Amino acid sequence: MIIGVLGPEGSYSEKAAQTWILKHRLDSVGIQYFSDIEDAFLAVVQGKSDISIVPIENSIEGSVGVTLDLLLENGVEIVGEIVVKIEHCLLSKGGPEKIKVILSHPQGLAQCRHFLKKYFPEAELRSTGSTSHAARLAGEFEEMAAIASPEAAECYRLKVLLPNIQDRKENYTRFIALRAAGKSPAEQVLCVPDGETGKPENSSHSAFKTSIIVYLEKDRPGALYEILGAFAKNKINLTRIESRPSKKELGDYYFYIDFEGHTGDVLIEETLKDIKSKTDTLKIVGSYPAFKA
Ligand SMILES: O=C(O)C(=O)C[C@]1(C(=O)O)C=C[C@@H](O)C=C1
Repeated sequence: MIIGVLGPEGSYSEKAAQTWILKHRLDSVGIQYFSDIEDAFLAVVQGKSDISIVPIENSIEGSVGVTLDLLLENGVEIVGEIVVKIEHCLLSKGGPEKIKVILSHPQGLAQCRHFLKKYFPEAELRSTGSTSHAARLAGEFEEMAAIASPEAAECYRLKVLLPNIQDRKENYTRFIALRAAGKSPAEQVLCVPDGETGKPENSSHSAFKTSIIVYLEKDRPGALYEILGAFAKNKINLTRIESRPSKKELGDYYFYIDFEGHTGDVLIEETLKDIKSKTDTLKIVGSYPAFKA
């Protein structure tokens, strides 16, 4: 089995993949690294990976827009989620006095904005494809430092000048595991929640999440309220709601909604039917076990 992630080695995406491998006790797995999130995502559509694991949201910086857009545009299914604690470090080959440029993935730079402004106001900030890409570059140039993980420091033989530099102590990124839509049920083993061997119907609602994308027919008063009302009526707990520009015109949005429960459950099916009758587009992106640490 091949798992596609954002590389190079030492990225947080790789950490998410390692967590996935451990949780599912998978063996004979190879990790394939891609240079950006889009390529890692599309690998599963193009048959270059069996599963792709990509970031979707961070507790400080919010959504990863490219992942949301690709979910809408491609035939994929979310089969799981992984939450990784993010502890950014300032890494470099030399001492702090040499630092002129600080590199990281845009998410890494954004999650450390206050730190950078306070301690390195003169440094040039440069975006890289990933935090581990930043670390690899910092290993080549003394005047460059990287914002990346302790694992990346080890990987590229860098010094940890400062640990835990993100603006909030608690910093988490949620990743999703994807496969190409319509894969065989033989692979359903990837969808069984931790510690459970039964079918989804036997599990409690909160053990599973379902992700959908909706597009409202037209902008009218109460349209979103009606969708949310369908969940409220059936006492279904929403875990996330996010809007994303439709890119058709300003002020026009897709809504990304995650809620507790699994498709196939009578109440969930009823709710989805109700929502379908009220929307122009309803895309079910997956029902999968909620992450448990
Ligand atoms: O750059 C990495 O190491 C990644 O895996 C990407 C990514 C992201 O895009 O959110 C993952 C976790 C951190 O939030 C920072 C960057």
